[in-house]
Amino acid sequence: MSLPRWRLMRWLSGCERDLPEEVLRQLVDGPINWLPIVLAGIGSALLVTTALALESGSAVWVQLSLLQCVFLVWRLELQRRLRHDLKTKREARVDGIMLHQLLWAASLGVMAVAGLMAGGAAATLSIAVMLVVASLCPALCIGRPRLSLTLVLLCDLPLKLAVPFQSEPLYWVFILQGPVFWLLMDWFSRQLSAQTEASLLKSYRSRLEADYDHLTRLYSRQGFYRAVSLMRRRLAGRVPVALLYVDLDGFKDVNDRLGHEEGDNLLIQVADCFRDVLRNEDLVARWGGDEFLLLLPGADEKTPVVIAERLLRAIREMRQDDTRIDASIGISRLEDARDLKRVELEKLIRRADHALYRAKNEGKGRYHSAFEAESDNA
Ligand SMILES: Nc1nc2c(ncn2[C@@H]2O[C@H](COP(=O)(O)OP(=O)(O)OP(=O)(O)O)[C@@H](O)[C@H]2O)c(=O)[nH]1
Repeated sequence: MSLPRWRLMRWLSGCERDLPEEVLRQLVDGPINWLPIVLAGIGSALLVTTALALESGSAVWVQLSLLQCVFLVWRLELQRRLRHDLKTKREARVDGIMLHQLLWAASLGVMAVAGLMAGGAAATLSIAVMLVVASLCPALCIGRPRLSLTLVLLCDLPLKLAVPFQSEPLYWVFILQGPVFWLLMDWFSRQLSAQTEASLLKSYRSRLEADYDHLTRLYSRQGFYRAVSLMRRRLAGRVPVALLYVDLDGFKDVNDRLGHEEGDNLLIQVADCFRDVLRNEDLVARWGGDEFLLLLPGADEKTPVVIAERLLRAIREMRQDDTRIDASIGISRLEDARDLKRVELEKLIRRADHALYRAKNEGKGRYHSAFEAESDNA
């Protein structure tokens, strides 16, 4: 589910909070959007209003019952569009669903007022349904306390405003209970939200930690597999892809001569060099000590060779003092990146690894393409 775009919905969802977008998206995609819960709520209101319409024959209850039917059909249509958008665009907007939630909550407020005016069983049933929904708002809107309080107020405020017009002396209880109920619901919602936010942030950070190499901030193996899978699922059509398996030559010598710290600095420089040479959509991972994988989506047959030459030049320019550093590169290609499921990706990596082995055997400081019979010397 994507973040809301309308200003009001963004404010109600707290989108200005200093949280990663991934965490905000998880909070926006909370239980209040889950269809079975929504159907249970609308179903209860529909049942009560229909039963009261049949029993009393009153036009008010008939209209309120029809209104619930409209909310049911509207929500089912939103669900159909949501599924369609998720399938075709991999994204679905939440604004329409939020508008539905706000208006439905207001309809429960109106239903409770109608019940209060009618008295007897109508009051008991309609106020009970409204109060159950209002009490569930903090849990349903977990992570979105503003939305929760707004829904509580839309459900409950009309009833509280109607109470003073009743002749019962008990109305003071209603008037005093209102603010206490709203404040408690708001407090409950903020507590739940703070806990949820903290645990989502924690799992987000630990995943980030596992997905990136701590030294170079390139992808780790796990992060690379995850990023490739995400890329593959976002592809709309056929796109070729190239993989470059880069292994530094003589890196052990750098460590031995200049020390491990200088070796680390050199690895960081190599990572920066990849970032300079490659495009944003290319995926780069540190595969092992001085080994790197570079995945280039959209690369035609010539591109990986051009990139390999550029990389070899840039890495050679990094040589410091009399310490020689160079690299060997193995290249493999696949015609359709949509085929890059885990097994295919591993095959592609193996092919690039074999090509790298050839480049090393042929004297290092060069690239070799797995899709070409002849070795290419840079
Ligand atoms: N500084 C540093 N060194 C590392 C790190 N991880 C692995 N290494 C070292 O990197 C070296 C990699 O070994 P090799 O690939 O055999 O070394 P090489 O000299 O590049 O050998 P060739 O690839 O055959 O040219 C080993 O000496 C590891 O100890 C690291 O995070 N930092």
